[in-house]
Amino acid sequence: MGDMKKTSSLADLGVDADIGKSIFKNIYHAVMDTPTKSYTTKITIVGVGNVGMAIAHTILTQDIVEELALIGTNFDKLQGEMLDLQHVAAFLPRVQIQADTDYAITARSNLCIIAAGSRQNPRESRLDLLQHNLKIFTSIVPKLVEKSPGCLLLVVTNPVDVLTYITWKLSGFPPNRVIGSGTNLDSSRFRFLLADYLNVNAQDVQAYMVGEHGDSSVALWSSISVGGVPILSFVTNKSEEFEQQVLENIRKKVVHSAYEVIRLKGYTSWAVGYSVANLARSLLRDQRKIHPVSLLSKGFYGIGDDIEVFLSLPAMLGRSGVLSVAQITLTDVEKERLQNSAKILWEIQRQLNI
Ligand SMILES: NC(=O)C1=CN([C@@H]2O[C@H](COP(=O)(O)OP(=O)(O)OC[C@H]3O[C@@H](n4cnc5c(N)ncnc54)[C@H](O)[C@@H]3O)[C@@H](O)[C@H]2O)C=CC1
Ligand SMILES: CC(=O)C(=O)O
Repeated sequence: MGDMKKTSSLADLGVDADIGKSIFKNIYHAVMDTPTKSYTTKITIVGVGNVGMAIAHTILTQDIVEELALIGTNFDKLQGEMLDLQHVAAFLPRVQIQADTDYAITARSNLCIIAAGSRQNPRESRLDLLQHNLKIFTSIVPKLVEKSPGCLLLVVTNPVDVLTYITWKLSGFPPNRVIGSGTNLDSSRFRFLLADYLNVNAQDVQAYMVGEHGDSSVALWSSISVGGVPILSFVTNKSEEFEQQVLENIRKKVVHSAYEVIRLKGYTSWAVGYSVANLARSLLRDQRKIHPVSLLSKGFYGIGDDIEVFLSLPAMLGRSGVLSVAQITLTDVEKERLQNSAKILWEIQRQLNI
Protein backbone atom coordinates (compact mmCIF):
# COMPACT_ATOMS: atom_id res chain seq x y z
CA MET A 1 0.00 0.00 0.00
CA GLY A 2 2.84 2.38 0.96
CA ASP A 3 4.34 2.14 -2.57
CA MET A 4 1.14 2.87 -4.37
CA LYS A 5 0.58 6.26 -5.98
CA LYS A 6 -1.93 8.55 -4.31
CA THR A 7 -2.99 10.34 -7.49
CA SER A 8 -3.35 9.20 -11.08
CA SER A 9 -1.62 11.46 -13.58
CA LEU A 10 0.65 11.30 -16.60
CA ALA A 11 3.60 11.77 -14.21
CA ASP A 12 2.74 8.33 -12.76
CA LEU A 13 3.32 6.88 -16.22
CA GLY A 14 6.75 8.50 -16.51
CA VAL A 15 5.61 11.36 -18.77
CA ASP A 16 7.51 14.62 -18.25
CA ALA A 17 5.08 17.05 -16.57
CA ASP A 18 6.83 20.02 -18.25
CA ILE A 19 5.66 18.79 -21.64
CA GLY A 20 2.36 20.59 -20.99
CA LYS A 21 4.13 23.94 -20.89
CA SER A 22 5.74 23.44 -24.27
CA ILE A 23 2.31 23.18 -25.87
CA PHE A 24 1.71 26.83 -25.03
CA LYS A 25 3.61 29.80 -26.36
CA ASN A 26 6.28 30.84 -23.90
CA ILE A 27 5.23 34.43 -23.26
CA TYR A 28 2.87 33.02 -20.61
CA HIS A 29 5.70 31.08 -18.94
CA ALA A 30 5.82 33.31 -15.86
CA VAL A 31 2.07 33.09 -15.34
CA MET A 32 2.05 29.31 -15.67
CA ASP A 33 4.78 28.96 -13.07
CA THR A 34 3.13 31.19 -10.48
CA PRO A 35 2.37 29.02 -7.45
CA THR A 36 -1.37 28.95 -6.73
CA LYS A 37 -1.30 26.75 -3.65
CA SER A 38 -1.80 29.43 -1.02
CA TYR A 39 -5.03 30.62 -2.68
CA THR A 40 -6.73 27.25 -2.92
CA THR A 41 -9.80 26.23 -0.98
CA LYS A 42 -9.73 22.68 0.30
CA ILE A 43 -12.37 20.33 1.66
CA THR A 44 -11.76 16.98 3.35
CA ILE A 45 -14.51 14.37 3.50
CA VAL A 46 -14.08 11.53 6.00
CA GLY A 47 -16.15 8.47 5.05
CA VAL A 48 -16.65 7.44 1.44
CA GLY A 49 -19.90 5.51 1.79
CA ASN A 50 -23.21 6.48 0.20
CA VAL A 51 -23.39 9.83 2.01
CA GLY A 52 -19.71 10.84 1.77
CA MET A 53 -19.68 10.16 -1.97
CA ALA A 54 -22.98 11.95 -2.60
CA ILE A 55 -21.48 14.97 -0.82
CA ALA A 56 -18.22 14.70 -2.79
CA HIS A 57 -20.05 14.43 -6.09
CA THR A 58 -22.31 17.41 -5.35
CA ILE A 59 -19.40 19.55 -4.14
CA LEU A 60 -17.65 18.97 -7.48
CA THR A 61 -20.69 20.34 -9.32
CA GLN A 62 -20.73 23.52 -7.20
CA ASP A 63 -17.34 25.02 -8.13
CA ILE A 64 -16.41 25.82 -4.52
CA VAL A 65 -13.04 24.08 -4.07
CA GLU A 66 -9.74 23.59 -5.80
CA GLU A 67 -8.74 20.59 -3.64
CA LEU A 68 -10.74 17.67 -2.31
CA ALA A 69 -9.31 15.02 0.03
CA LEU A 70 -11.16 11.77 0.70
CA ILE A 71 -10.41 9.71 3.81
CA GLY A 72 -11.66 6.20 4.52
CA THR A 73 -10.62 2.83 5.86
CA ASN A 74 -10.50 0.73 2.67
CA PHE A 75 -7.62 1.78 0.37
CA ASP A 76 -8.92 0.10 -2.80
CA LYS A 77 -12.41 1.57 -2.37
CA LEU A 78 -10.81 5.01 -1.86
CA GLN A 79 -8.71 4.70 -5.00
CA GLY A 80 -11.71 3.50 -7.00
CA GLU A 81 -13.90 6.38 -5.85
CA MET A 82 -11.09 8.88 -6.48
CA LEU A 83 -10.52 7.65 -10.04
CA ASP A 84 -14.24 7.63 -10.78
CA LEU A 85 -14.50 11.27 -9.65
CA GLN A 86 -11.30 12.27 -11.49
CA HIS A 87 -12.81 10.93 -14.70
CA VAL A 88 -15.46 13.66 -14.47
CA ALA A 89 -12.68 16.22 -15.15
CA ALA A 90 -13.75 17.04 -18.70
CA PHE A 91 -17.21 18.14 -17.58
CA LEU A 92 -16.67 20.08 -14.35
CA PRO A 93 -14.45 22.82 -12.87
CA ARG A 94 -10.88 21.74 -12.17
CA VAL A 95 -10.37 20.13 -8.75
CA GLN A 96 -7.34 18.24 -7.49
CA ILE A 97 -8.65 15.07 -5.83
CA GLN A 98 -6.68 12.87 -3.44
CA ALA A 99 -7.76 9.82 -1.48
CA ASP A 100 -5.98 7.86 1.24
CA THR A 101 -6.26 6.23 4.63
CA ASP A 102 -3.48 8.57 5.80
CA TYR A 103 -4.62 11.94 7.19
CA ALA A 104 -1.50 13.63 5.78
CA ILE A 105 -3.52 14.42 2.64
CA THR A 106 -6.03 16.44 4.70
CA ALA A 107 -3.45 19.05 5.80
CA ARG A 108 -4.55 22.69 5.58
CA SER A 109 -8.20 21.95 4.81
CA ASN A 110 -10.60 24.88 5.17
CA LEU A 111 -13.54 22.59 5.85
CA CYS A 112 -13.59 18.99 7.11
CA ILE A 113 -16.84 17.07 6.67
CA ILE A 114 -17.38 13.88 8.68
CA ALA A 115 -19.73 11.33 7.12
CA ALA A 116 -18.06 8.17 8.47
CA GLY A 117 -19.77 5.51 10.51
CA SER A 118 -22.78 3.26 10.74
CA ARG A 119 -26.17 4.08 9.33
CA GLN A 120 -29.61 3.00 10.55
CA ASN A 121 -31.26 -0.26 9.66
CA PRO A 122 -34.98 0.11 8.86
CA ARG A 123 -36.12 -0.43 12.46
CA GLU A 124 -33.44 1.69 14.16
CA SER A 125 -33.59 5.36 15.13
CA ARG A 126 -30.64 7.70 14.56
CA LEU A 127 -29.94 7.70 18.30
CA ASP A 128 -29.37 3.90 18.21
CA LEU A 129 -26.13 4.55 16.28
CA LEU A 130 -24.52 6.58 19.05
CA GLN A 131 -22.25 4.08 20.84
CA HIS A 132 -20.68 2.76 17.66
CA ASN A 133 -20.18 6.11 15.94
CA LEU A 134 -18.89 7.79 19.11
CA LYS A 135 -15.93 5.40 19.12
CA ILE A 136 -15.16 6.20 15.48
CA PHE A 137 -15.21 9.94 16.20
CA THR A 138 -12.64 9.66 18.98
CA SER A 139 -10.16 8.46 16.38
CA ILE A 140 -11.18 10.81 13.52
CA VAL A 141 -11.54 14.25 15.14
CA PRO A 142 -8.07 14.58 16.74
CA LYS A 143 -6.38 13.68 13.44
CA LEU A 144 -8.36 16.28 11.51
CA VAL A 145 -7.62 18.93 14.11
CA GLU A 146 -3.91 18.13 14.12
CA LYS A 147 -3.64 18.49 10.33
CA SER A 148 -5.98 21.49 9.93
CA PRO A 149 -6.07 23.45 13.20
CA GLY A 150 -7.82 26.41 11.56
CA CYS A 151 -10.58 24.48 9.76
CA LEU A 152 -14.33 24.43 10.13
CA LEU A 153 -15.77 21.04 11.16
CA LEU A 154 -19.08 19.93 9.67
CA VAL A 155 -20.63 16.76 11.11
CA VAL A 156 -23.08 14.63 9.11
CA THR A 157 -22.85 11.20 10.78
CA ASN A 158 -25.83 10.29 12.98
CA PRO A 159 -26.96 10.98 15.56
CA VAL A 160 -25.69 14.26 14.17
CA ASP A 161 -26.56 16.58 17.10
CA VAL A 162 -24.88 14.49 19.81
CA LEU A 163 -21.89 13.78 17.56
CA THR A 164 -21.50 17.49 16.82
CA TYR A 165 -21.37 18.13 20.57
CA ILE A 166 -18.75 15.35 20.88
CA THR A 167 -16.75 16.82 17.98
CA TRP A 168 -16.80 20.20 19.70
CA LYS A 169 -15.48 18.64 22.92
CA LEU A 170 -12.82 16.53 21.15
CA SER A 171 -11.63 19.39 18.93
CA GLY A 172 -11.25 22.13 21.52
CA PHE A 173 -12.46 24.53 18.79
CA PRO A 174 -14.62 27.57 19.52
CA PRO A 175 -18.31 26.66 18.99
CA ASN A 176 -18.72 28.80 15.85
CA ARG A 177 -16.31 26.46 14.01
CA VAL A 178 -18.17 23.20 14.83
CA ILE A 179 -21.44 22.69 12.97
CA GLY A 180 -23.81 19.78 12.40
CA SER A 181 -25.75 19.45 9.14
CA GLY A 182 -28.78 19.17 11.43
CA THR A 183 -32.23 20.01 10.07
CA ASN A 184 -31.01 21.66 6.87
CA LEU A 185 -32.12 18.41 5.21
CA ASP A 186 -35.41 18.15 7.16
CA SER A 187 -36.19 21.74 6.16
CA SER A 188 -35.65 20.89 2.50
CA ARG A 189 -38.05 17.95 2.87
CA PHE A 190 -40.51 20.28 4.63
CA ARG A 191 -40.30 22.84 1.82
CA PHE A 192 -40.74 20.13 -0.82
CA LEU A 193 -43.88 18.75 0.84
CA LEU A 194 -45.38 22.22 1.41
CA ALA A 195 -44.61 23.22 -2.18
CA ASP A 196 -46.17 20.01 -3.43
CA TYR A 197 -49.33 20.66 -1.41
CA LEU A 198 -49.59 24.33 -2.41
CA ASN A 199 -48.47 23.67 -6.00
CA VAL A 200 -45.68 26.26 -5.87
CA ASN A 201 -41.90 26.17 -6.29
CA ALA A 202 -40.04 24.84 -3.20
CA GLN A 203 -37.46 27.61 -3.60
CA ASP A 204 -40.22 30.16 -2.91
CA VAL A 205 -41.21 28.42 0.33
CA GLN A 206 -39.41 29.73 3.39
CA ALA A 207 -39.88 27.18 6.16
CA TYR A 208 -37.74 25.76 8.93
CA MET A 209 -37.60 22.55 10.87
CA VAL A 210 -35.52 23.10 14.03
CA GLY A 211 -34.37 21.09 17.06
CA GLU A 212 -33.06 17.54 16.83
CA HIS A 213 -32.33 16.05 13.40
CA GLY A 214 -34.53 13.15 14.39
CA ASP A 215 -37.81 12.17 15.91
CA SER A 216 -38.23 15.27 18.13
CA SER A 217 -37.64 17.85 15.35
CA VAL A 218 -39.97 20.86 15.44
CA ALA A 219 -41.85 22.50 12.53
CA LEU A 220 -41.98 26.30 12.81
CA TRP A 221 -45.46 26.85 11.36
CA SER A 222 -45.83 30.41 12.54
CA SER A 223 -42.97 31.70 10.37
CA ILE A 224 -43.66 29.89 7.09
CA SER A 225 -44.11 32.11 4.09
CA VAL A 226 -44.50 31.58 0.36
CA GLY A 227 -43.18 34.41 -1.79
CA GLY A 228 -43.44 36.70 1.23
CA VAL A 229 -47.06 35.69 2.05
CA PRO A 230 -47.43 34.06 5.50
CA ILE A 231 -48.77 30.54 4.89
CA LEU A 232 -51.56 30.78 7.44
CA SER A 233 -53.13 33.62 5.43
CA PHE A 234 -52.28 31.88 2.12
CA VAL A 235 -54.75 29.11 2.97
CA THR A 236 -57.47 31.11 4.77
CA ASN A 237 -60.16 30.16 2.28
CA LYS A 238 -60.10 26.60 3.61
CA SER A 239 -61.45 25.45 6.97
CA GLU A 240 -58.99 25.96 9.83
CA GLU A 241 -59.52 22.48 11.26
CA PHE A 242 -58.85 20.87 7.89
CA GLU A 243 -55.69 22.95 7.47
CA GLN A 244 -54.34 22.07 10.89
CA GLN A 245 -54.75 18.37 10.10
CA VAL A 246 -53.03 18.76 6.73
CA LEU A 247 -50.16 20.72 8.27
CA GLU A 248 -49.72 18.18 11.06
CA ASN A 249 -49.64 15.38 8.48
CA ILE A 250 -46.91 17.23 6.57
CA ARG A 251 -44.84 17.54 9.76
CA LYS A 252 -45.24 13.81 10.45
CA LYS A 253 -44.24 13.03 6.87
CA VAL A 254 -41.05 15.08 7.24
CA VAL A 255 -40.10 13.21 10.42
CA HIS A 256 -40.90 9.89 8.73
CA SER A 257 -39.11 10.74 5.44
CA ALA A 258 -35.73 9.18 6.23
CA TYR A 259 -37.37 5.99 7.57
CA GLU A 260 -39.36 5.68 4.34
CA VAL A 261 -36.35 6.15 2.05
CA ILE A 262 -34.27 3.72 4.15
CA ARG A 263 -37.09 1.14 4.00
CA LEU A 264 -37.24 1.49 0.22
CA LYS A 265 -33.60 1.82 -0.87
CA GLY A 266 -31.56 1.02 2.26
CA TYR A 267 -30.05 4.45 2.87
CA THR A 268 -30.53 8.15 2.07
CA SER A 269 -27.89 9.95 0.03
CA TRP A 270 -28.78 12.41 -2.75
CA ALA A 271 -30.71 14.93 -0.66
CA VAL A 272 -28.11 14.97 2.11
CA GLY A 273 -25.42 15.37 -0.56
CA TYR A 274 -27.06 18.54 -1.86
CA SER A 275 -27.85 19.77 1.64
CA VAL A 276 -24.23 19.49 2.79
CA ALA A 277 -22.73 20.88 -0.43
CA ASN A 278 -25.08 23.84 -0.03
CA LEU A 279 -23.78 24.38 3.52
CA ALA A 280 -20.19 24.10 2.27
CA ARG A 281 -20.86 26.80 -0.32
CA SER A 282 -22.39 29.19 2.25
CA LEU A 283 -19.44 28.64 4.60
CA LEU A 284 -16.52 28.77 2.18
CA ARG A 285 -17.93 31.44 -0.12
CA ASP A 286 -18.91 33.56 2.93
CA GLN A 287 -22.52 33.78 1.75
CA ARG A 288 -24.07 34.96 5.07
CA LYS A 289 -27.06 32.74 4.18
CA ILE A 290 -29.49 31.47 6.81
CA HIS A 291 -29.55 27.68 7.30
CA PRO A 292 -31.04 25.61 10.11
CA VAL A 293 -27.92 23.81 11.37
CA SER A 294 -26.86 22.14 14.58
CA LEU A 295 -25.02 24.60 16.79
CA LEU A 296 -24.33 25.18 20.48
CA SER A 297 -27.82 26.28 21.48
CA LYS A 298 -27.65 27.06 25.17
CA GLY A 299 -29.24 30.39 25.98
CA PHE A 300 -31.27 30.63 22.75
CA TYR A 301 -35.09 30.43 22.69
CA GLY A 302 -35.33 29.71 26.41
CA ILE A 303 -32.91 26.75 26.33
CA GLY A 304 -31.17 26.99 29.71
CA ASP A 305 -27.56 28.11 29.97
CA ASP A 306 -26.84 24.85 31.81
CA ILE A 307 -28.11 22.70 28.89
CA GLU A 308 -25.03 22.34 26.70
CA VAL A 309 -26.56 20.78 23.61
CA PHE A 310 -26.12 21.17 19.89
CA LEU A 311 -29.39 21.30 17.98
CA SER A 312 -30.62 23.10 14.89
CA LEU A 313 -31.59 26.76 14.86
CA PRO A 314 -31.69 29.07 11.82
CA ALA A 315 -28.19 30.55 11.68
CA MET A 316 -26.20 32.84 9.41
CA LEU A 317 -23.21 30.99 7.94
CA GLY A 318 -20.00 32.44 6.56
CA ARG A 319 -16.27 31.85 6.34
CA SER A 320 -15.91 31.89 10.17
CA GLY A 321 -18.66 29.30 10.58
CA VAL A 322 -21.76 30.27 12.55
CA LEU A 323 -21.93 34.07 12.47
CA SER A 324 -25.23 34.57 14.33
CA VAL A 325 -28.56 32.96 15.21
CA ALA A 326 -31.81 34.34 13.79
CA GLN A 327 -34.25 35.66 16.39
CA ILE A 328 -37.54 34.29 15.02
CA THR A 329 -40.68 34.91 17.09
CA LEU A 330 -41.91 31.46 18.13
CA THR A 331 -45.32 30.56 19.50
CA ASP A 332 -45.42 29.14 23.03
CA VAL A 333 -46.04 25.65 21.61
CA GLU A 334 -43.07 25.89 19.24
CA LYS A 335 -40.83 27.11 22.06
CA GLU A 336 -42.00 24.30 24.34
CA ARG A 337 -41.34 21.66 21.64
CA LEU A 338 -37.88 23.07 20.95
CA GLN A 339 -37.00 23.04 24.65
CA ASN A 340 -38.27 19.46 24.86
CA SER A 341 -36.00 18.49 21.93
CA ALA A 342 -33.08 20.08 23.83
CA LYS A 343 -33.93 18.09 26.97
CA ILE A 344 -34.02 14.79 25.05
CA LEU A 345 -30.53 15.44 23.65
CA TRP A 346 -29.25 16.67 27.03
CA GLU A 347 -30.39 13.47 28.76
CA ILE A 348 -28.54 11.35 26.19
CA GLN A 349 -25.36 13.41 26.53
CA ARG A 350 -25.45 13.21 30.33
CA GLN A 351 -25.44 9.43 30.12
CA LEU A 352 -22.29 9.56 27.98
CA ASN A 353 -20.31 11.14 30.80
CA ILE A 354 -18.17 13.31 28.50
N1 LIG B 1 -27.15 14.14 9.01
C1 LIG B 1 -27.87 13.72 7.98
O1 LIG B 1 -28.73 14.48 7.46
C2 LIG B 1 -27.66 12.36 7.45
C3 LIG B 1 -26.76 11.53 8.06
N2 LIG B 1 -26.54 10.26 7.60
C4 LIG B 1 -25.56 9.46 8.32
O2 LIG B 1 -24.34 9.41 7.59
C5 LIG B 1 -23.59 8.27 8.04
C6 LIG B 1 -23.03 7.53 6.84
O3 LIG B 1 -24.09 6.92 6.12
P1 LIG B 1 -23.81 6.07 4.78
O4 LIG B 1 -22.81 6.77 3.96
O5 LIG B 1 -25.11 5.72 4.20
O6 LIG B 1 -23.14 4.76 5.39
P2 LIG B 1 -22.15 3.78 4.63
O7 LIG B 1 -22.12 2.52 5.43
O8 LIG B 1 -22.50 3.72 3.18
O9 LIG B 1 -20.75 4.52 4.75
C7 LIG B 1 -20.10 4.73 5.94
C8 LIG B 1 -18.63 4.80 5.61
O10 LIG B 1 -17.91 5.16 6.79
C9 LIG B 1 -16.67 4.49 6.70
N3 LIG B 1 -15.98 4.47 7.98
C10 LIG B 1 -16.26 3.74 9.08
N4 LIG B 1 -15.36 4.00 10.05
C11 LIG B 1 -14.51 4.91 9.54
C12 LIG B 1 -13.36 5.58 10.05
N5 LIG B 1 -12.90 5.35 11.28
N6 LIG B 1 -12.71 6.43 9.24
C13 LIG B 1 -13.15 6.68 8.00
N7 LIG B 1 -14.23 6.09 7.46
C14 LIG B 1 -14.88 5.21 8.22
C15 LIG B 1 -17.03 3.11 6.19
O11 LIG B 1 -15.91 2.45 5.67
C16 LIG B 1 -18.06 3.46 5.14
O12 LIG B 1 -17.44 3.65 3.87
C17 LIG B 1 -24.56 7.46 8.91
O13 LIG B 1 -24.32 7.71 10.27
C18 LIG B 1 -25.92 8.00 8.49
O14 LIG B 1 -26.90 7.80 9.47
C19 LIG B 1 -27.19 9.80 6.49
C20 LIG B 1 -28.08 10.60 5.82
C21 LIG B 1 -28.42 11.92 6.27
C1 LIG C 1 -30.59 9.18 7.57
C2 LIG C 1 -30.93 10.56 7.87
O1 LIG C 1 -30.56 11.10 8.90
C3 LIG C 1 -31.77 11.31 6.97
O2 LIG C 1 -31.85 10.99 5.78
O3 LIG C 1 -32.43 12.25 7.42
